[in-house]
Amino acid sequence: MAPILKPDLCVIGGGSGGLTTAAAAAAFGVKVVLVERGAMGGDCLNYGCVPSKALIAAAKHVAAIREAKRFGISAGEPEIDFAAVKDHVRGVIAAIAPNDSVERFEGLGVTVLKADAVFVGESTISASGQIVEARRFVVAAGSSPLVPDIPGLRETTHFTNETIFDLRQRPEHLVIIGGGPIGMEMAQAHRRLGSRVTVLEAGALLGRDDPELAAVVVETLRGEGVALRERAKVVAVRGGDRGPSVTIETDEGRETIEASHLLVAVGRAPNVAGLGLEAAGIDYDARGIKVGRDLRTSNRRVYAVGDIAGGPQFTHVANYQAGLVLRPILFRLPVRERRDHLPHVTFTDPELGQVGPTEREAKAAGSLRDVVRWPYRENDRAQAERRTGGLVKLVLGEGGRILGGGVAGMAAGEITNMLSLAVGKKMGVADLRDLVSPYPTLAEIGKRAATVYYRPYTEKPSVRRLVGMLARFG
Ligand SMILES: Cc1cc2nc3c(=O)[nH]c(=O)nc-3n(C[C@H](O)[C@H](O)[C@H](O)COP(=O)(O)OP(=O)(O)OC[C@H]3O[C@@H](n4cnc5c(N)ncnc54)[C@H](O)[C@@H]3O)c2cc1C
Ligand SMILES: NC(=O)c1ccc[n+]([C@@H]2O[C@H](COP(=O)([O-])OP(=O)(O)OC[C@H]3O[C@@H](n4cnc5c(N)ncnc54)[C@H](O)[C@@H]3O)[C@@H](O)[C@H]2O)c1
Repeated sequence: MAPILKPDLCVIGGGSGGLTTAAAAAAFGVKVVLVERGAMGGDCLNYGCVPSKALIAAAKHVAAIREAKRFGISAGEPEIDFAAVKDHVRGVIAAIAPNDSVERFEGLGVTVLKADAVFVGESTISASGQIVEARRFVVAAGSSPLVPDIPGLRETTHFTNETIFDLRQRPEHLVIIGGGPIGMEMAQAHRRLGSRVTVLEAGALLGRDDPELAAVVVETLRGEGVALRERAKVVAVRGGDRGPSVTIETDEGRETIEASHLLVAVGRAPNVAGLGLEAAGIDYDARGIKVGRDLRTSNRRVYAVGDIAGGPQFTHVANYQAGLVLRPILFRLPVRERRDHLPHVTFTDPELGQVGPTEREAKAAGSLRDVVRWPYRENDRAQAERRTGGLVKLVLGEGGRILGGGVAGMAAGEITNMLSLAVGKKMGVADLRDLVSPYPTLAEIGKRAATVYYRPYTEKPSVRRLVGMLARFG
């Protein structure tokens, strides 16, 4: 029997949240044990952000070739080798994997156990038989694709984000259940790569986002030939020789859609099962491990970060939370998580970015005072790139404070960075107006939206009178 390991910190899960926690703690000389049962890098590297963005990048090249004519360049219809596209996706994962590898983490001084962690006591886990007693724990065990209780679904061959990237033959007709970020990103990428694609969404497509901004993406996908069905309730799924068939109910009645492949993308379930949380006195529910604003669980020695902690499920949120829990763990400093400044971006083309509350959310909270917009078509760079669809929206509170902002359009994710800074630092609309933005850049649209706020001021008769009067003095 191996001797008991007694580190200062034990991290469960080697994905975005766990790796950030372990690397940063080890950098301060803390003894860390990291337990990972699957592939190092977790969902983001292996089945999430990285493969999806690599596939999207390939699909963008197809679109660029098709659009080249508008720039006076003729390239013909692109030839797509679907298996080679998947090799490219694997290649991107392989290029990033060393950063998340066991070797790198051991080099940082972390003890990595490739094992299944189970709590067997309040401050003890068993990692496939190896006992680890730690002063503090961070649970970063992530989430898994949710497979809803639709009659016939479990018995029918279907894909999730954990398997779709391994598919080497182009699907003839990909039917996707779920029109959230996974569904919409995958829909556009597969359509551009030559598949027929149908998205079945129970509610509204990209329903967590501002509807005015989401519409920019939805209309683009529709224009590219993705069949989009909103308010479509999937009532049955059946397997067949030629592929699955999906029966839906809409306002127009019942309809059965024949697919060659089926992708399920209806959200995530936290990986709480099998962690032995009861043995450690850690409370959880269907959303995940329950944490306070200090990310501490009902067991004061244990913190939870990332997808398993029940909050927004993004890599940058897992990283942010990892940074927060290190303060009490390493320095015994109090922390309080903020969520009002957390951004998210859906990497369709055009992209859709949001930080802080949407217009609807700010209105419901009673904090909305104004909304200002600026369209891409008024931006010179967007004109040069011939990418004039989309807009930026600033959600303003009392005194012009920037509560939130959203962007739909080319490079919206990059522009969202600027809005993130403004919201995070509680800036006012004057801060954006006064920004000197290099010309011609797309990010200028943020500044231009801010100037819209001051337009009524320039039109005020009293201000105009004053300017006119001062002009007389030479
Ligand atoms: C298709 C897709 C695309 C996405 N795109 C983006 C994006 O563009 N941007 C973005 O910000 N987010 C994106 N996300 C979300 C992002 O991947 C997750 O929010 C992020 O990976 C969460 O990190 P985590 O550390 O909480 O969990 P994970 O990265 O999933 O890591 C959890 C790890 O814990 C391990 N584990 C679980 N239980 C145990 C146990 N008992 N013992 C040992 N190990 C265990 C798992 O094997 C896993 O490796 C995407 C997700 C998907 C599915
Ligand atoms: N670019 C990014 O940052 C990115 C990309 C992909 C995924 N993610 C993360 O992964 C998480 C999971 O993504 P997701 O798209 O699976 O989940 P989601 O919860 O964001 O969206 C799922 C969609 O499926 C719909 N739905 C649920 N049940 C349904 C049913 N039975 N039939 C039809 N539609 C149904 C919902 O109404 C919702 O619109 C996201 O919340 C996000 O945090 C992020």
